[in-house]
Amino acid sequence: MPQRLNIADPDFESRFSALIEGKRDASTNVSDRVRGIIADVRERGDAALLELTKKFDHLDVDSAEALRIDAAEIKAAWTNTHETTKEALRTAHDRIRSHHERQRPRDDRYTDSLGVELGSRWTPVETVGLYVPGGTASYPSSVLMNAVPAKVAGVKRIVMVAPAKEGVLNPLVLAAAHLAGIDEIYRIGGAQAVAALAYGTKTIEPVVKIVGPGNAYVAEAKRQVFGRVGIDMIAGPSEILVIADGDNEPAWIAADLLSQAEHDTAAQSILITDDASFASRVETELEYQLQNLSRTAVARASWEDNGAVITVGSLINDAPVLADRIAAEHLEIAMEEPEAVSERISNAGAIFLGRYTPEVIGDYVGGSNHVLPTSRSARFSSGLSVLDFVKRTSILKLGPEQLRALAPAAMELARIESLDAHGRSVGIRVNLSGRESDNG
Ligand SMILES: NC(=O)c1ccc[n+]([C@@H]2O[C@H](COP(=O)([O-])OP(=O)(O)OC[C@H]3O[C@@H](n4cnc5c(N)ncnc54)[C@H](O)[C@@H]3O)[C@@H](O)[C@H]2O)c1
Ligand SMILES: N[C@H](CO)Cc1c[nH]c[nH+]1
Ligand SMILES: [Zn+2]
Repeated sequence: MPQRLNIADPDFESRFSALIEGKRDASTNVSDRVRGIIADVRERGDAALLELTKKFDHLDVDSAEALRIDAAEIKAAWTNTHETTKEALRTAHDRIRSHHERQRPRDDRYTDSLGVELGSRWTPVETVGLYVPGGTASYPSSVLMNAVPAKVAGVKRIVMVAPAKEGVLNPLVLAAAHLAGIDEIYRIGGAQAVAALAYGTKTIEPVVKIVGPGNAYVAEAKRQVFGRVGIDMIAGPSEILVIADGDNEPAWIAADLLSQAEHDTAAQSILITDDASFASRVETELEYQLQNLSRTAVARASWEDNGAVITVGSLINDAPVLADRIAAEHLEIAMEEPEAVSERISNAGAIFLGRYTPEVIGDYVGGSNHVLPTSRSARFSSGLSVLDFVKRTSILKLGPEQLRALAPAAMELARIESLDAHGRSVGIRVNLSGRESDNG
């Protein structure tokens, strides 16, 4: 059974802390396993990649070149897609693109009161690896969520990886890639795919940044290669927090909780409500709906092991405090006036307002990105956006006058840091010796 917590209970704090803290961090077991996989790919390259792909995805090919999907297969996947599905993919693609186009940052250049020119210039990351999950389900929508902002940002080389579970890659993943204009695709997944993207192998050129969601192994692998390459964020097993009053339809809220539970046994769904009898009706409804899912076992394990129902005295006062501590990937506020609660919350990957904005719309066609921070990382990071695919270079330009004006302060700072060449680099241009800026 999911946990039932009541904010008024004396043991609430300890149970709530246990629910949110640590429990969902990568276990030592996962970290060690991932470390071993990364070291293996680093050391043995393609040979390790082939072995690990056979072991974890049961795809047995005899050369690493065969892991790359050829252009004809990608095109055929799109051609063979049913028109209704094509239309849905196009709707999602176009809405994601128009939303992300608004995120493109602009170069900035100005001259300050001293006459110094300052600016910022944005350039795309040269090469990125997009991780598209596919271990237990396949995610054509995640192809679009990853690829569209990369394209909008102008990234030159975009490499996509997706595991081919039991050796088969869902053609709709390829169809979505075709729609988004991605042509370098490898059927590899897990920590071994992340390692191959970060360190490169004979067959796969390394990238400089890796983005995209995945299970605990993928999230941990991204964390471990960070520094060698950039990463977007920790986007691991899905999470949903629903804040709902008793005026909601229990079946709607139950479906919302299950929508994320069905992703992964490690997913987490939490309900906060001020109405205990509503909470019971949601639980009953959820039990009923659980029986009719194609992924019942996954959703049940997630709900029973990680799910929670929390009753509070006041939604407006108590829920925001708890929500900020949970820092959920997705936060749904199913209330008549959701903004009043929303404006009190700052830690959430994405917020869905009102009774008619199920989180699932954000997964597919809302236009915002569904690659979002999990495991409480919404306290310090944001969902995938065009900004993940660009970097900012600052620009400075001074003439002799400006350098003369700023030299004494610069040279003084060089002096207090005992960095003589720094001081000389400025002073030599304006005929000031380090001594002249010396107080003593
Ligand atoms: N946060 C987000 O934005 C977001 C978006 C979409 C999906 N998701 C999440 O992505 C995840 C998808 O998970 P998935 O498993 O279906 O696909 P996945 O592609 O993330 O993982 C599959 C890979 O995991 C590796 N793996 C599995 N068991 C292993 C083991 N015991 N040891 C070492 N490696 C192992 C294998 O290499 C396999 O290829 C789910 O957790 C889902 O909730 C998150
Ligand atoms: N809810 C997932 C992010 O946690 C994204 C997704 C893809 N397909 C369905 N849902
Ligand atoms: Zn989802």
